[in-house]
Amino acid sequence: MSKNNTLAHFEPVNLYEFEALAKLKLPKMVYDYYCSGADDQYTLQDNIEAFRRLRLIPRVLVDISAQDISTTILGVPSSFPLIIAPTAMQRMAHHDGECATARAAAKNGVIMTLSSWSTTNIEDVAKAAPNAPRWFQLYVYKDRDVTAKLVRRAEKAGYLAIALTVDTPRLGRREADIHNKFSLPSHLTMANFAEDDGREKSHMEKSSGSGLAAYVASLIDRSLSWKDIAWLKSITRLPIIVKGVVTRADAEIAVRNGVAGIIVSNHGARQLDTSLATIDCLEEVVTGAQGRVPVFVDSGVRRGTDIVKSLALGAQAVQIGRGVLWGLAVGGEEGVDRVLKLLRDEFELALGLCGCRTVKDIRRDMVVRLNELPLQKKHSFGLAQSNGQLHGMNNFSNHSRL
Ligand SMILES: Cc1cc2nc3c(=O)[nH]c(=O)nc-3n(C[C@H](O)[C@H](O)[C@H](O)COP(=O)(O)O)c2cc1C
Ligand SMILES: CC(C)CC(=O)C(=O)O
Repeated sequence: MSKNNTLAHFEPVNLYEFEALAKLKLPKMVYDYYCSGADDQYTLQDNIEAFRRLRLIPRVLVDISAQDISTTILGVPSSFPLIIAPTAMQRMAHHDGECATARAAAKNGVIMTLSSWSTTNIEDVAKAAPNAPRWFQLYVYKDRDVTAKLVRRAEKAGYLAIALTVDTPRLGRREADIHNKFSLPSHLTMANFAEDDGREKSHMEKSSGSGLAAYVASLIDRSLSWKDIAWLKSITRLPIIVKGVVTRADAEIAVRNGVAGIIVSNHGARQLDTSLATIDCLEEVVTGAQGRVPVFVDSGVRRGTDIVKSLALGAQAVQIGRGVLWGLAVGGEEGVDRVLKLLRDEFELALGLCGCRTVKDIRRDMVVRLNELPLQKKHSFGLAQSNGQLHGMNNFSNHSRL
């Protein structure tokens, strides 16, 4: 670690400590924007608590002397099952912003998703880590020419997939941003729109509340619907992954429309407050996807154990949003690198302690929801005592001796 950054003085050992350090470093308006959820932030809290309600059930005496935690995501090797989620305006966290994230992702062998609303443009991020796998997150503008141009640029710069965000036809109400009258600091721009940035930033600056809400309202196409997947497919050869699906019904429609993947996401609880935690929606979406496309999950992933749980419930990989921002704020590229290594080490440890050598060894019956424990809900689970042992009718039954 270099001497002149925060990491030299205090070594955070988990993502919560990274957040605490980031809070000390960042201007209040920026920290508030990054950490906030919508409205009363019930879902923000539940995204974390839902992971805690899930408990792991380890098997023992499995030889884990040679663990392999790597995986493949849409044909691309990944050092472990994690993808960096798109988060807007990363240069507010650190002057190297998206380039630092891209370099750390490349170093750690994981895919980075670049936000449409990055503060470094598509091409410069590609140049920062030229051979690394990257996805591009797309917001669809009312002006479809602007949208098509973005997609073409991503394709040309070597991005491997388009993550189409489908949960943001309007921006959720983040109350801290309203109080703070959030707007992008004047030395930064929405870098992908350099030529008309003056016009676009003015939407933020004129606002009396959250500049971002005004920005989204003025530019983003609220009429976006399933038929536009066909339009998007007509303008790009890149695979399209829908980000923000939380129901089985929508997963089925997504598959029928020929998407290449589905991200179960509630946008880090920043859109619809009181919606379900994503880890509680995951299995439904996996059912809807019918094994025809990979399913990913984000919102609330903070620990290696959360990754194990997500895979046990059918995800192929998780995405993380805020964790990367905290790393970036604390130590730029080095901070993101540290966050990724932390999560990788936690994941490897949790996997091994569950008795799994590889990600393929993860099974559904390794997780149970606390409220589904047979000992707590004896009667509703049809449990019977037999030969001194409990026999349940759900997945927990294999572990009745616990
Ligand atoms: C500060 C911030 C900015 C975000 N910007 C975008 C964005 O530009 N596009 C998008 O699709 N999602 C965006 N998201 C949502 C993330 O991609 C992701 O779904 C979410 O952060 C996952 O939850 P987590 O932060 O609990 O890991 C943003 C999230 C945060 C916290
Ligand atoms: C520019 C914003 C709309 C980016 C975003 O998705 C978010 O803040 O959650």
